[in-house]
Amino acid sequence: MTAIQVRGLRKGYQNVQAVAGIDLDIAQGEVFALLGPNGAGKTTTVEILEGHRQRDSGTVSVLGQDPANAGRDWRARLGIVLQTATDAAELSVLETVRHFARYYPRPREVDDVIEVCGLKEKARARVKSLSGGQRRRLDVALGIVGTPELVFMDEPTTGFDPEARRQFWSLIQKLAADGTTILLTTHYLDEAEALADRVAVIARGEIVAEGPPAKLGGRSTAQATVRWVDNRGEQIVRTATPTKLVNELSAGGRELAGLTVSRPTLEDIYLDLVGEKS
Ligand SMILES: Nc1ncnc2c1ncn2[C@@H]1O[C@H](COP(=O)(O)OP(=O)(O)OP(=O)(O)O)[C@@H](O)[C@H]1O
Repeated sequence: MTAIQVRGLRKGYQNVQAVAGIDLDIAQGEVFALLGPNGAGKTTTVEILEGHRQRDSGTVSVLGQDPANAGRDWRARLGIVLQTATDAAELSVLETVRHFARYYPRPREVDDVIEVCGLKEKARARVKSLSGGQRRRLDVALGIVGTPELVFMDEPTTGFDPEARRQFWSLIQKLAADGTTILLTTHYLDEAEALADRVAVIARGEIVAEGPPAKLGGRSTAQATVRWVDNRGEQIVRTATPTKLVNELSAGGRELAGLTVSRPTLEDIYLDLVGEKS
């Protein structure tokens, strides 16, 4: 089943066409990442899907309804992790999560949410005493406490230390394994690669490429780069048949100094795609 379907979505501000005709199909249970440079139109797109922003034109269906006029029941099926951190408050982490849980008809167990978001040690701490990364974890906790079918996350791991990011990734993987659909925006390509079933790259309000991270922009069929060092210096050859080349070079069991075989990384492909458009 389709969780999100978008056709011809457009949204302009005074003098910017922020979203310039986007189509998207995201299946139920899929983890989908929107990538793109600052100002590409990711947040605008996500906010329209959340029902927080009006579109100029196009059709949008999110969990079977148009966000522009969907009601409270629909909203209770969504989880939203906003880009801005939760307001500093006098309440403790536990009280805050408990408070938000009351808004939902089917909340998760509050202690479980706190634990899975890595906030157990901080459960009784005041929100205003948390570090930036811990505040972000609280945002994530509030986004999932309602047992959402679909979670929107705008740059969820900005400000996380490397260990917290890994913990967050395993949280997303758990949610996805339970069938939750996740749409996230991120500037971390390793995050997209680790988490997303599919990614879309947005530049200047348009999708310039879409697909599984391993295949994006012809990545899986791109030529490999073989590098080694011989008495003439560093050698670099691009080839579709790297195994054959390495076999020939190492004929007779000759050891090749500095040998590497590489294919374009997601970052290489991304920079190519985004560079073309900017
Ligand atoms: N409320 C607004 N009023 C006017 N222009 C806006 C508004 N919100 C966004 N824009 C403009 O629309 C364009 C797209 O912005 P958007 O926030 O959707 O980008 P983004 O891809 O989420 O960027 P980032 O990675 O920096 O979060 C930008 O040029 C931005 O300046």
